[in-house]
Amino acid sequence: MTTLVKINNLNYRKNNKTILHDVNLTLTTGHFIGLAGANGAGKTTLMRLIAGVAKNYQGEITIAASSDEVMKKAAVSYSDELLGFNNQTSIEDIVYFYQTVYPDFSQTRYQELAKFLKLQNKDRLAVLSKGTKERLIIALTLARQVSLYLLDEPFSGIDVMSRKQIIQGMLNWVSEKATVMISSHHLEEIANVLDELVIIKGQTILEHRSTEDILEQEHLSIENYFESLYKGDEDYD
Ligand SMILES: Nc1ncnc2c1ncn2[C@@H]1O[C@H](COP(=O)(O)OP(=O)(O)OP(=O)(O)O)[C@@H](O)[C@H]1O
Repeated sequence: MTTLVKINNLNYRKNNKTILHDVNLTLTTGHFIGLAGANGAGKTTLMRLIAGVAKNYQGEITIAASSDEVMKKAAVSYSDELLGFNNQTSIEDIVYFYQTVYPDFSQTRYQELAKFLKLQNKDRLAVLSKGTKERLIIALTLARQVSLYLLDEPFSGIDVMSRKQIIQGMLNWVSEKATVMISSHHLEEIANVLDELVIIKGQTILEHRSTEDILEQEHLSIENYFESLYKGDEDYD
């Protein structure tokens, strides 16, 4: 196991508000990691910071021992919301853009993913349902060949049956050496593929633990363990 992400004493403020405080986290290669927390806990912010999209933080974030922003972007594939594209842009145009911008984008892997996720090349963003747009984002994110994949709430609009298939499929699509971090409000659905769980609460990392350890030591499902840590909190329903 090699260290892939190292975060030391990270503090992040936005508009005079502390979003993340004194975050320390080490992630190693070859793991599936769940990122959990209540609404507004800071999951998206943490992913944006690791991906190099959010800037102006205090502390240190290194990916594969590098803190260089260009190197970080080359090592991390982050599920982008596709906000920069006009509604009339077709899927094939977006794929072409990804191919041009990311030298690690695999056209072969994208075609496999697109087939599995039932994406139609000619469809324009305007006609895509929420679930189909999420499928496209998953395909684009996983078609890159990188060390770290960050998937932020990738399945919220996808029906339960398809979610299960996609979650299992992910194990085949990414290299064994890569690490995948997924944030989700449906922990029970991803629990069986997770090696580790990271929980954000109180603007920092409350827990970072292996799922095996949770199951053996706590005798609780991953979902119930997460809920037990938030029990009694007004900010979690
Ligand atoms: N531009 C901003 N200015 C000020 N506060 C912000 C800004 N963007 C996000 N926040 C705040 O940062 C906190 C963390 O937000 P973030 O989106 O990272 O949470 P999250 O855990 O991903 O939430 P959710 O589960 O609802 O997606 C929230 O309290 C949010 O209101």
